[in-house]
This record gives sequence, structure tokens and C-alpha cells, in this order.
Amino acid sequence: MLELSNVDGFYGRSRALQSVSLSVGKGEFVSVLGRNGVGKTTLLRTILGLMSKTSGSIRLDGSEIGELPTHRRAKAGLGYVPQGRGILPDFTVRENLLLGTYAAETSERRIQDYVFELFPILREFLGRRGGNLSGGQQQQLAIARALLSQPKILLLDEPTEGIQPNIVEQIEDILIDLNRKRGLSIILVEQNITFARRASHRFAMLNRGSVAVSDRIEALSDDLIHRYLVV
Ligand SMILES: Nc1ncnc2c1ncn2[C@@H]1O[C@H](COP(=O)(O)OP(=O)(O)OP(=O)(O)O)[C@@H](O)[C@H]1O
Repeated sequence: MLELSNVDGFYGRSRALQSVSLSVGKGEFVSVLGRNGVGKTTLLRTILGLMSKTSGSIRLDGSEIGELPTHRRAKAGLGYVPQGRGILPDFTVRENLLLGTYAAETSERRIQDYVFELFPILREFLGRRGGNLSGGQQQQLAIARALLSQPKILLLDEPTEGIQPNIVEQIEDILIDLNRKRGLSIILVEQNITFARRASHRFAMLNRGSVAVSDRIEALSDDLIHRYLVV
């Protein structure tokens, strides 16, 4: 479904991603792991076309998307939940949700009911300003907004970061359900290893901008965690 080969990403002249190859199959859940600053966010931004300079090949369902602008990649099927959620604080929940529909391939601007079935609180708060929601509610809004772009693959950057534990569990369960029951492919950037282990089929461990190890999640040993994650 999504195939990266020999992808580089640059900030100015500094190469933050080095020759990254990664593939995510249809219905697969892949976690991208690694210490702070190894390039996890940069990898997602590169896939989405948000970096000013990149090279290498990014294919979605066999078509090269690495040269397309971000909005075309979104319409091709990439959904994004950014680090920090990216909610527009002065827009209402309804307006934030509608933004997601603009990234969908269809021209229909409708908030489909299933996002309210996943996140009932959003229906209740439709008229509230996004900035007045709690962190956990904003994260639910960010996921719902991304789903309204009708993605084939969802890219999430640390969705459980800074969120209260009971909501974390709810968000984890919903992401696992979206993958297992609806077959949505997922790339998850996570520091929360317990969640990554529970949710993922495979993992890619980044180190200094490169993929150090890529394997089935069962192969994520304590030794690997010690070598690449423990500070
Ligand atoms: N806007 C930027 N300009 C220049 N360098 C940057 C920029 N953003 C990130 N970097 C550098 O690129 C490297 C990778 O950063 P990135 O944010 O992708 O790491 P990360 O693994 O997502 O870290 P974290 O877990 O802290 O979010 C780091 O060395 C960082 O300092």
C-alpha cells in the first residue's frame, strides 16, 4: 500500500532522514519508534510532503506520490494527526471537523455519523470552540477530522502524549478497532511502548535518521528497547 524507498529529508543542508525504506501493507499497523530527535516526525512530514527538500521514492497503491503537493497526497489517501493535534482554537468543533472533509477525494462536505459513534463527546460539543476542549477531547477531534478525509492510511504522531490515562486507553482502543475492524492502515509514531506492542503488527526503529531495525512487533526485545529507546 505505502512504500518508501531510499527516502531522504533535509532541513536546509542538514539531512534529518537518511535513505529510509519502509513498507506498510493494506490493513497493517506499523509503529515508528526511537528516541527524541531521531527523525520520527520528520518521517511523517516527508511522507505528507511537508518538507521543503526530500528525495527518494514514495508510492501509494503503486503510484508515485513523492512529487505531489500535500493536498494531493491527502486526496490520494493520506490522513494526518499531527503532534500537538493541530486543532484551530477559534474554530468550533463542527468547523474543525468540516476542514477534514476538504481533504477527502469526494466533494461532499458532510460530517459522517460514524465519527460521533466513535467519539460521542464531539456531537455534544459541536458548537464549542476547539480551544476550549481538554487535551484528550482535542485529540479525539484531531483523529475524527483526519478520518473525515477518508484516508486509506492514517499517520499519527504521538497521539497519547500529554493526555489523561482514561482517555489514552479509549483512544488506543479506537485506533486498534479502526485497524482490526475497518482495515484502516496505520503508521503510529509512539513513545508509549506498551501501546505500540498491543496495537502493531510491525515496527521500525529509527536511529539518527535511519531505520536501524524493522521487524514484526514480536521481535521488539528488551535488548532493542535498551539499545535504541532507553535514554
Ligand atoms: N524545523 C527544523 N529545522 C531544523 N532542524 C529540525 C527542524 N525540525 C527538526 N529538526 C531536527 O531534525 C532532527 C529530527 O527531528 P524530529 O522532530 O523529526 O525527531 P523526532 O524523532 O520526531 O523527535 P521527538 O520525539 O522529540 O518528536 C532533529 O535533529 C531535529 O533537531
